[in-house]
Amino acid sequence: MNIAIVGTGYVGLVSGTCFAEMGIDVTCVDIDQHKINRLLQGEIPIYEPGLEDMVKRNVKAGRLHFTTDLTTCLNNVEVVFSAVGTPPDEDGSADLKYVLAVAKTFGQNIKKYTILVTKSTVPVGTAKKVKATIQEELIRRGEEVDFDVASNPEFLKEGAAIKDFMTPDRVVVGTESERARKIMSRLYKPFMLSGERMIFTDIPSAEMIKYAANSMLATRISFMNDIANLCESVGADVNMVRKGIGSDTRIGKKFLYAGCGYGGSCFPKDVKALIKTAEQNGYEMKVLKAVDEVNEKQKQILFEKLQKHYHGELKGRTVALWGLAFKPETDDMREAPAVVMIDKLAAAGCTVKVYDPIAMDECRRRIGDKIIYCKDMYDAAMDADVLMLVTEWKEFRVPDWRTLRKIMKQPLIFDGRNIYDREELWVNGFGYYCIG
Ligand SMILES: NC(=O)C1=CN([C@@H]2O[C@H](COP(=O)(O)OP(=O)(O)OC[C@H]3O[C@@H](n4cnc5c(N)ncnc54)[C@H](O)[C@@H]3O)[C@@H](O)[C@H]2O)C=CC1
Ligand SMILES: O=C(O)[C@H]1O[C@H](OP(=O)(O)OP(=O)(O)OC[C@H]2O[C@@H](n3ccc(=O)[nH]c3=O)[C@H](O)[C@@H]2O)[C@H](O)[C@@H](O)[C@@H]1O
Repeated sequence: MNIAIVGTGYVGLVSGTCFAEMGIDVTCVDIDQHKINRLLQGEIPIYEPGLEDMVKRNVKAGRLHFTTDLTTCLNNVEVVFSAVGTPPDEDGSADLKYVLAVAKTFGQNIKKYTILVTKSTVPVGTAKKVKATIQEELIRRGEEVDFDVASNPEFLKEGAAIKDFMTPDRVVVGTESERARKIMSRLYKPFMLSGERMIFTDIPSAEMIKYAANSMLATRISFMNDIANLCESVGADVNMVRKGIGSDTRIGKKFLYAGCGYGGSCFPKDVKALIKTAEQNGYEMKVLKAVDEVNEKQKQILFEKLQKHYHGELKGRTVALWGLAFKPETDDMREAPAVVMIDKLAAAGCTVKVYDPIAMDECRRRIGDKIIYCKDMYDAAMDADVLMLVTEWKEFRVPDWRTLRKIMKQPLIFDGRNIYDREELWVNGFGYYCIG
């Protein structure tokens, strides 16, 4: 089976490579010539554990190809996945220009029955627009070519993307066509241990499932952050509360970790986009508005704690930040809490020293030289008044407290992900703040 994946970002490159791993012939297409050149030279433009080896293996086997030319490869494929970006527009709604551009090229060039599957996260109603765009192009060409559209939202997490794609909890496909349904079943069969994990729905429901899933997860996090902040006021410990509620099987243990806010390319944008979709349909998503508001505040919480500790006297302090990526095991800094922290600290006149195992180049690209990039975690902590843990990379979990105590100007730690043990820190002579 031959397929094309348009957009070779976190979703497109991972999906394409995983399909190739299952023996499918995959052409990955991107308009970014530089990205495609790098891929052709064997360089992986993003950091995702395990991806590089898998890409190389499948390229070598002749099953994974890279090109900027969607037009030509359309002749040879049965299915085209669109995994291009859907960044937020100024008003928070999803910008569909890339998705519709792919639909246009598809409509201008297909010669035989092909399915266009939208994998990008898109608001309800997008498939209709995609279909209309293709039909318009076919009318313009004066030709009739059979095609179908389908919605196949992606649920992978960055940092665990390959495992999530290879062994998905479920695969959701929205389609109105029996023919498309059969082809999609064949395509995903190798990923199904039992047939139950493939869920077929109508198209609007598939589009909505994606936003509802991300919004539910974001809600759990903001809820726990709210609880954590209250725990501080009433003398409760949010970690104990998390264990206490998470052991109720109706609630479950996952995604209950309080911290300095959720970031990434998806939760913030998808929550905002769903609020917007509701607004456009005359409905107010009150819960989600609060989820978003709590998160915006939560990203500032470490800064507020620091300000309180120093009674507002932050000018001239040196602050070490451990972790820049929005979560461990990725180089992605989109909407990362570290970005908010750096802006606030710099505006308050602090010197900011940073270290992240993977995201240093990405940070340089985004933030430039207003901060000091350090060669390792201890270099960042050297002469710092305070150390802030923003991303819980494994290597930060068991630091050498004695060394840290020696090299820091003051032994003070703000733990934005609650990974350290309060008593251990006190025994080692550190001042310690966490979340909740
Ligand atoms: N990053 C993630 O973990 C997840 C993202 N998603 C969704 O998947 C979509 C893609 O996300 P990412 O992979 O993170 O985006 P990304 O920004 O990493 O990659 C998008 C790629 O599409 C390319 N592109 C844009 N227009 C194009 C066109 N007309 N033809 C060919 N290529 C084009 C861009 O050059 C870029 O390389 C978004 O809708 C996102 O919400 C869904 C699940 C997980
Ligand atoms: O649509 C998407 O792009 C993806 O968004 C999230 O995946 P991702 O953003 O890669 O990462 P998560 O592991 O979900 O973490 C998101 C943010 O929430 C934070 N988080 C997560 C879990 C938790 O308990 N507490 C918490 O603060 C993380 O630190 C991170 O900043 C979803 O988990 C994926 O299912 C979805 O496909």
